[in-house]
Amino acid sequence: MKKTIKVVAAIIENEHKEVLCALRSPEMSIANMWEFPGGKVEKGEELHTALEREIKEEFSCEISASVVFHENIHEYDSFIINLVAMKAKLVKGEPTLSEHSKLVWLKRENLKSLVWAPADIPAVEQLIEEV
Ligand SMILES: Nc1nc2c([nH]c(=O)n2[C@H]2C[C@H](O)[C@@H](COP(=O)(O)OP(=O)(O)OP(=O)(O)O)O2)c(=O)[nH]1
Repeated sequence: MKKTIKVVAAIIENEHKEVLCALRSPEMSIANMWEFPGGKVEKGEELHTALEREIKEEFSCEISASVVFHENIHEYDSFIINLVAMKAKLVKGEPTLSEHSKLVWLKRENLKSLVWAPADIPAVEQLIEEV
């Protein structure tokens, strides 16, 4: 039976109404695809705590997570992901690359120009439709 993992991802918008997108590196799982920064939720961990922790670990900045924006269950070949996308605000520092290949801030209307991790596509579509 496939394992289900719970992943929380941040939709961080800047003052120009651009959203932060991260490119997974060739060494990572779901390689060379774009995602919202985040990571796996640990057992018993609150969603916002997990998200703030992951962003600090991977991008060396501090965010404050707010509401759940979208939740999706997607089946990959080797696992099932329960992806929870939350709105978040940058509160300290600037996102810095470590494991990922690239970071870009994009206007919503340009989000579709990236090759997204398949689990993220419904959240991307909802974000584009959001007024
Ligand atoms: N952080 C994040 N992960 C996502 C998104 N969409 C998506 O399919 N994923 C997948 C990629 C990874 O397999 C998993 C997140 O785990 P992780 O960020 O801790 O990644 P990881 O490379 O450390 O995981 P692993 O290869 O060690 O298993 O969820 C997303 O928008 N954000």
